[in-house]
This record gives sequence, C-alpha cells and structure tokens, in this order.
Amino acid sequence: MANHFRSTERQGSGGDGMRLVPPSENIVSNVPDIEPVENADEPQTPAATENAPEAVHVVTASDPADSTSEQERPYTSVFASLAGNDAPVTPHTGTPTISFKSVTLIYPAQPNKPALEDVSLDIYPGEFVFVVGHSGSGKSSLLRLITCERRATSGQVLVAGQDLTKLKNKKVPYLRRQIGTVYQDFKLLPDKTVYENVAFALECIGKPRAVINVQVPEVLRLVGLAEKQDNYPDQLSGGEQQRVSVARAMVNRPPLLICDEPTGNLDPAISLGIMKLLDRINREGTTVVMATHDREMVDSMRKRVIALEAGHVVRDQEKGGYGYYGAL
Ligand SMILES: Nc1ncnc2c1ncn2[C@@H]1O[C@H](COP(=O)(O)OP(=O)(O)OP(=O)(O)O)[C@@H](O)[C@H]1O
Repeated sequence: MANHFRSTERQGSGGDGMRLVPPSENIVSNVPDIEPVENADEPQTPAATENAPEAVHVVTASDPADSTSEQERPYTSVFASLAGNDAPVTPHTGTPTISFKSVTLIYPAQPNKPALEDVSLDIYPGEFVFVVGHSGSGKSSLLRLITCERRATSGQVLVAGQDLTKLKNKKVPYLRRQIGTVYQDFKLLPDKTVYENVAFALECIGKPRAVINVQVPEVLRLVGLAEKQDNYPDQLSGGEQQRVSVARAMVNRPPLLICDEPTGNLDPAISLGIMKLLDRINREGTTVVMATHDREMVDSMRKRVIALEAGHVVRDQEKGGYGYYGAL
C-alpha cells in the first residue's frame, strides 16, 4: 500500500535532528529519535509571536473564529511554548491521509438526528488537526469513522487511500495497526504492568519477543516512565497513565494518531507534558487528529482547527483558535 499517512518533510522550525523512518525500516528501533519527555512543571517560556490567523480556507461559523488573543489573556498559557505560529502550514498536496466526502452518520438509536451530516474534509500527511465543538456536536463520531469503529451511513471515508465504506471487516485490524489511539480514560489493562500494557500492543500484532524487548523500554524512556515499568496502572497518577497510553499508541510507530480528549482528565501542567509528546510525534511526521474541549490548548498551539456544530463542519481554519462556543 502506498504510504499516504506520513509527511515527507518535517513541520515546524526547531530543528532537533529527528528523522522520518518509513514503516518498512521500523522493524527493531521504531521509536522516534527524540528526547524523553521533560518535567511538566518546568518554567514556561512566554508566548512567542503574534497570533493572527493565516491561510483560512473555510470559515463559515457565524461566531468569530478566534477567541482571546495572547495580549488579552491575563496570564501566559502553559501551552505557549508549543505555539506553532512560525511553523509553515503543512502543504495540502498529494493524497490526503484522511478524506471525508459528503459523509453522513446516523446511529440507529437516533434515526432522525444524524451525528454527522454531509461532512467533507481532507487531512494531509503530517498535519496536526484539532477537532472542536460543543458536547454532542459529533467529534467522537468523526474519529470513530476514521478508526472504522463506525461505518458511514452515506458518503465516503478514505483513510490512507482505502475506502472504509467498502473495507471488509476482516481487513479492519490491518487498518488499525496503522492508527494509534489515545482516549480520555486511558483504557489501560488494570492487571498488567506499565511494561506489559505497552508490550501487549506489539504482541497483538505478532511482533517477535526480540523486537518487543527493544521497543518497549525505548518508548517508556521516551515518555519518561522507564522507572515505573513494573508499576500497575492504579499505582500511577492520571498524567502517568496517559503517558502509558501514549507510549502504547506510538510503540508500533503508527503514521496516524487519533486522540479523543487525551487531556480531558488532566490538569494544565500535566496536559502540557502530554501535548509536548504529541507535538514531537507530529513534528517527526505522524499525522495527529485530536478532539478536545481544551480552549487554552487550542488557542495557544495554533494548529489547524475543524469546528463542528450539530454534525456539520462550521469552520476549518489553519492556525486557528478554539472559537466561541459558550459553556460546553
Ligand atoms: N452510540 C450512539 N448511539 C446513538 N447516538 C449516539 C451514539 N453515540 C453518539 N450519539 C449521538 O451522536 C451525536 C454526536 O455524539 P458524539 O459523541 O460524536 O459528540 P461529541 O462532540 O464527541 O461529544 P462530547 O464532546 O460530549 O464527547 C450526539 O447527538 C450523541 O447523542
């Protein structure tokens, strides 16, 4: 299969020597060559640059697209150090990693209220995309279509060039090997240690023990949990549990990462540690799509933002902000 997942060039400006590794090379050492996670409570640098939105390609929301500017904020966001204002926009060329063509999703339990209706969008290799919107606007449903947990009622969902509306059930596990997932509730196995939780992801796809023995310690070091590899999930903080789930999602070095409110249960300082990890994974070439309610994070990081309202895309903006959605 052609590699429609991975970008061919790095995004961002801070050169840290990371290398893109085609999946075929990722047999033994497939963890990105990046520094381990730093302490989340390290001193934060002030907001770097102006945050005027650029390259808006669709804005149809009646509300203003961008919310509070850096100047208006009474304090510097903990996420300010991840602002990508100076980073070039990922080119929207070639085959999209994810393509929705007039997609509608109707759950049988709610036949008169589509969770998604006539959604069309393209996400390209190497992009980092936030999906925002009210509770019930369709964010998780959109992600479930990408991971093939749900099938579209009509329209076409293409992931890595494959039409998921036609994908046979027996082929779904192969698709999922290409997609790392991180959820708000971590979804760790309680009776397995940190090491075993991460190793299990590789065992499930038939990786040999020799490979597991190399990759698991490597990824645990990357997320800063090497010392806790023998702990069980209930012996970890929420932030540590989420780092295990990020380690598990990336240990097979998937070219696409789907995150559904990965920082939803975490305080801002701990969320920052998780976001630093995901930002680095993205800068190394992995496409990241993240549903979130975290206004501060979205406003600070200035990534592409897709906003949903009642199952419709109402805004799609490069370097966007969270927008005005009132209480969520
Ligand atoms: N399994 C389901 N069966 C029936 N309806 C569902 C199901 N899952 C979601 N829905 C409905 O689909 C719509 C979109 O839900 P979805 O979970 O995608 O929203 P969301 O934006 O992710 O919300 P939240 O921010 O609260 O997680 C809602 O009206 C919801 O009630």
